[in-house]
Amino acid sequence: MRAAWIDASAGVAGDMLLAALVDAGAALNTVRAAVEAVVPGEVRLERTRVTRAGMRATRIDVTPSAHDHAHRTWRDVRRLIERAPLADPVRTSALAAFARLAVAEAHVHGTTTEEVHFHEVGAWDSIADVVGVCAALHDLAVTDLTAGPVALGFGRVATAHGELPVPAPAVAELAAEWQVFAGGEGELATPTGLALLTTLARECSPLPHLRLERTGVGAGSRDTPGRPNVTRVFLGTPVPATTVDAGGEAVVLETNIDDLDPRAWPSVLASLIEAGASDAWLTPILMKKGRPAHTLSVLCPSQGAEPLRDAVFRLTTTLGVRERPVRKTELHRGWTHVDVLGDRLPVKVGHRGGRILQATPEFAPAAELAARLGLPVHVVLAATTTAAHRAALTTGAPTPHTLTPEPA
Ligand SMILES: O=C([S-])c1cc(C(=O)S)c[n+]([C@@H]2O[C@H](COP(=O)(O)O)[C@@H](O)[C@H]2O)c1
Ligand code: NI
Repeated sequence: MRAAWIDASAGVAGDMLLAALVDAGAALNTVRAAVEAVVPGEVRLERTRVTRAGMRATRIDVTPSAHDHAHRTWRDVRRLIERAPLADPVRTSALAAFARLAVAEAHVHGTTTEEVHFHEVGAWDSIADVVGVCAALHDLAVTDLTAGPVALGFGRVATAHGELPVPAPAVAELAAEWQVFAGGEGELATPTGLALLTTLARECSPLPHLRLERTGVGAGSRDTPGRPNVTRVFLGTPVPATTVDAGGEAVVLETNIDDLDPRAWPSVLASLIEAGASDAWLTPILMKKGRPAHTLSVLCPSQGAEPLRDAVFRLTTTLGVRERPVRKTELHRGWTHVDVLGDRLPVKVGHRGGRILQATPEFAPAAELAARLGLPVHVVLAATTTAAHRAALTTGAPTPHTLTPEPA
């Protein structure tokens, strides 16, 4: 499996993305053949090496053989792509990107998708950009594409519709649900670039965990001093999730309480765990006026905090809850069984980067075995832990791959 991530933090256009993919290793002749299959004899694709604000980049110039002022409908473009001898994934992606462009343009111009007339975005060069990008991704065998937030620019731009505000209306439409920011003056993202990115990328995310193979830098037409006008592509092999730390954004809810019947606390803590807290605990404190009291702390995932805020108010006498964000790093967990003292006991195992670091016997079965053998429970727990660690050190068992995953 090969993954690619698009850095559109300086903007994106169809030709910039195509150039970045070619710079990352996509074969230009393969891209040319795909474009030629859709619009035979209509465009030439040339590669040049350029600099943008002092940075090396690849530029792909798409030159129509005749001056192209055609107003094509989505139906025209769809027919061209459908009839072309393209690899199936290339055709499917190109149709999907153009369909998204058609829906956005139709919405902006107040017409139907079938009737919408493309001006610049239906010209040969946009068709070449769309088909070329899909062919380049296919050539690079990219199976998982993601992209970061996109710079859209600000100001005004001259188009076939006249002077438009930036982001242009079609860009604004295509950017829905994506993370965007201005990033600089001028049109930094074009409709074709954004249609490709938002159709083909699975999600907007930071650079994923990759074993990086190559990067590609694709130049835009303008060279703006002080701001490299480029789209970049990072290409690599995804690093399996089990070698990346688990965890994530969490919050700790806290409140100081001096007036709850102390006999209620065990059930409060149990109810908070039941309501979804990762942990809940009490710290004895001395409060104002010398009152003995407790701080109640509740650790929970950021997304699941609301039911727990509610539970704290419902289950205790507090009038307020404070909270702070925390970042959790967790070991990956799984289960294994070890042979100990003539029985087979379950052990919870924590691993990181392919190494087993913790082995914790499940208490209840260990206590049961201790009772059966007439041994103190701590002796059975120690024997089980030792057996688990010994097994982890012995080649082959248990490894993170032989564990039973923890239920989600
Ligand atoms: O062609 C059309 S219909 C068109 C619509 C819009 C709207 O925002 S609506 C904007 N534009 C401008 O044309 C060029 C095309 O760039 P591509 O890279 O997408 O080919 C760009 O300046 C758009 O803002 C065209
Ligand atoms: Ni338009």
